[in-house]
Amino acid sequence: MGFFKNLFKKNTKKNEKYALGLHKSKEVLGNLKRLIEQNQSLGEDFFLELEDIFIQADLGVDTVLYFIDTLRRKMKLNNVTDPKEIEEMIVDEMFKIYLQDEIVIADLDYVDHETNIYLIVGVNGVGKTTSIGKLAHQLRLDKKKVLVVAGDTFRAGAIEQLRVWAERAKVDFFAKEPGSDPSSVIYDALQKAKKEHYDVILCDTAGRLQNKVNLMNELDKMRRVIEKEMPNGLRETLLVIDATTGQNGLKQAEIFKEVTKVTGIILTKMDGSAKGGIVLAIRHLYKLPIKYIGLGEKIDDLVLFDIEEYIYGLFADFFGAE
Ligand SMILES: Nc1nc2c(ncn2[C@@H]2O[C@H](COP(=O)(O)OP(=O)(O)OP(=O)(O)O)[C@@H](O)[C@H]2O)c(=O)[nH]1
Repeated sequence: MGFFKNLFKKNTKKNEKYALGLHKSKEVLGNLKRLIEQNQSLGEDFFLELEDIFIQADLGVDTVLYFIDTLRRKMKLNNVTDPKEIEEMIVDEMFKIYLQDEIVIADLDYVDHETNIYLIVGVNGVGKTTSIGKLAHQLRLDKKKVLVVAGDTFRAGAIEQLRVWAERAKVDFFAKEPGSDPSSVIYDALQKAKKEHYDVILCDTAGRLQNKVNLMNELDKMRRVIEKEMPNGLRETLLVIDATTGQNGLKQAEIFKEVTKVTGIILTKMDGSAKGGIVLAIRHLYKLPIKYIGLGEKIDDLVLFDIEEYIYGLFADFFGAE
């Protein structure tokens, strides 16, 4: 329904970070242009190659099959025989898979003059600490009073690493000794927030999936403490996923959705990944919105997700030259 035309005709300034950060995914999707240019007809071979490119971009098998099936149906319906026309269909369909006829809001749920609590969940090593630091930095620049809370008490190293990021972001930090009960950490942090009127609490959590029941209990207990101390204060539970892990990341989304009420995704390391299609797979399979994407290791390398910027960043070099 004209997403393609709007995207490439609109004369708005695009965010260069997207295009730069998505360079690896762009290389894979650049093959689409070659495929389209080299094929005279839309036969079986064309679709097999198209499938292959989508799989390489890590859309995931289910989403790829759905995507290809939809394209085939629409082409039949509209009597499309020229591969050139399919560029537009691919871009439009990407928008549709992401939007699912909804208004998808990337901005964090935030209420003025209240303490807004965000729980950050995800397995170790995906970039949780870094993302909390980057987010704290952005919120502080946005004039919010931010408290970073070390809710992953399992490793002393994790607490220290988070402290370093909080310092870097120039926001306050709250931790108890390693081994403390995470729900007692959040309880004490909430008492501090009540006295000192924080706008935002960013709380790290443990990410050990080896014991799903323990993790579920731990996160449940933290939620109950929040519910009791600051009813409705918990605005979001954000799951951090490392884009370079592709299908593994999708599996993590599935498991975390089972153990807690995830409201959105922070997708890290997009700059080092050719698997940009994971954005669509996460929406298609789990209906979760992407809130932020990580496009580098520096403190300002986290950007609010924008599906237009994202698709433009992926395709402008190939499809935008009209
Ligand atoms: N290129 C790139 N690297 C990132 C991004 N986000 C995080 N990283 C790197 O990923 C590595 C792991 O990040 P951490 O934030 O320590 O991950 P974590 O999930 O907190 O890991 P644990 O502390 O082990 O639980 C670090 O080297 C980060 O610099 C990103 O968006 N892009």
